Amino acid sequence: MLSNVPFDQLPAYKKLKSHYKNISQKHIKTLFEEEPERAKKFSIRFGDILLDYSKNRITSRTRGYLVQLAEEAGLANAIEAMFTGEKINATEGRAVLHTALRNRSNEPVLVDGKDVMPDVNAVLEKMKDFSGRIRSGSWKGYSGKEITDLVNIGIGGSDLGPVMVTEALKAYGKPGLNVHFVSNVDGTHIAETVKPLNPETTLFMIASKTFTTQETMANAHSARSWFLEKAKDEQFVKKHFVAISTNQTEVEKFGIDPDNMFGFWDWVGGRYSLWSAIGLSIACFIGFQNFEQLLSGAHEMDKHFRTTKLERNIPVILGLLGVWYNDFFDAQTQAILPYDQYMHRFAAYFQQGDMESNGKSMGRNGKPVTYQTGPVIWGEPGTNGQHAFYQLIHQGTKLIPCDFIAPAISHNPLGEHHMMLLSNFFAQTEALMNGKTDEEVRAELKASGKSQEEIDQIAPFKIFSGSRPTNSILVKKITPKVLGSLIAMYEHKIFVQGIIWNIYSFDQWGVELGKQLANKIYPELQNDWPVSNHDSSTNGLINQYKRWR
Ligand SMILES: O=P(O)(O)OC[C@H]1O[C@@H](O)[C@H](O)[C@@H](O)[C@@H]1O
Repeated sequence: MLSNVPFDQLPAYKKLKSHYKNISQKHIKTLFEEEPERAKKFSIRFGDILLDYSKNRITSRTRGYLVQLAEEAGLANAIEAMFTGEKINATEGRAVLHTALRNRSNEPVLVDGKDVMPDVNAVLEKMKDFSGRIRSGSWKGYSGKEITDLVNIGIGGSDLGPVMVTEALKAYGKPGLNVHFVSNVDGTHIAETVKPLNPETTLFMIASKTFTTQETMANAHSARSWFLEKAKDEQFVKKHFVAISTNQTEVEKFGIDPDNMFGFWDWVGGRYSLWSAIGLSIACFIGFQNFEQLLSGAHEMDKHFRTTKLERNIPVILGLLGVWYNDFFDAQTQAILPYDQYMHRFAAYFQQGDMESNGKSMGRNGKPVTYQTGPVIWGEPGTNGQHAFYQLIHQGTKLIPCDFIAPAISHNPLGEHHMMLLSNFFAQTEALMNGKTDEEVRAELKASGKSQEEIDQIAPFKIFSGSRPTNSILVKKITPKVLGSLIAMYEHKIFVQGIIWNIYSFDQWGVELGKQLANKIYPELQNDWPVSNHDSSTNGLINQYKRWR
């Protein structure tokens, strides 16, 4: 059982409130002057990952209070409850066991008294066999040709993970084997994706936990029609369509051979499912061995999270820092900024991971929370972001805690590119911390030959307050293993915050209302009669649409 005490009633909350008053006026630069060895004190090394969180508005005392907060929130028990298959997703009555999917130790994990590992391993074996056949060319299409193009049709958790990972690990992709992703119900997505493809060499993976998601089913049916236009014979569907789902009945109804179905279980949340059969496109693209490395990296992070004391525990520290800014500094967003072009979907992936998990306002005690919960997650790769939105991070009125992520070794060491990229990575966190004082600005302007009048006019605009908090996550190289650890690190960070905020992180009821209303409106669009049963805005918009279409 998870505890259910509102976070603002925990004793450490009050301590942090008054501690905040002392520390909030202190510049991070001053903290470094007072403690020149901060970097050592506030960094954690984990294999090929180094987290340096010293450029934050914290002291050892802050960390102590934050750790106390985690203890009082019952974090240690909650972690055990998750790993041991307790039904901590109480509103759906389910266990939360994405960690079992990557449990390389193979130690039993029980759900309702049954070890899930044999089933997990059986699906992994099936994925190994299938991905091997696709990659070797022994899986043939209906006309005897090898598969060259895989199209994953899914949305949300059945899309974002595979998209992000296949992009992040593109350097490991098999030449000649292309992966495509169709998610949007906008017909443009499927139409543009299949346009250059040949049905003889294309295989569709219909990925849906429920196999009832409107977008995915619409796209799957359109894919089937596109395929049959050329293939003609329904019998060929089984060579070109596989399903990834927990719902065998619906899979069979669609006409996919159960032999071509890759299962998973209700204890895998959609946004935590890339480790399951949902990762089939990943396994095909980077090869099963690399997929296993991805799992291993995540498993290493799981062990770290489960066994390391809280003040040396990477996801715990990241989670607590997020709480510190979210609830004491009133920061509303959190930026994730990878200095790695391959990681360009990483922030988008964790938009779902974080915002669907912790975008809740009802406490586990059934009462609305009286404090802020999940932040808005956003970000783009550096250095692109620097030339777009960093202005606001440096000089805007909002406090935006940022995670900077970069690999020391590039997969494309082209001339000096990587050194240039990394000089920006290092410079940005330094600049955000130090800022630029009035004095420094004036000295600079003077040196550039400006008159006193010009200096007085322009100086105020060139001042940077600094003291803007960042975490630096420097990794050796983005390998499948390192990526696995990074993803698991953020997953657990989200978990830590959900526990502290006393909310349920593993349901997503907030997605339902829009779906229900769309289902109600859909039949109203199938005729040309004006509607009058909604509010005047919705009626007006629907009727204008009917006049224009
Ligand atoms: O995999 P399914 O069942 O098609 O669901 C896709 C997505 O559907 C959304 O409605 C859910 O909010 C997501 O969590 C989920 O990942």
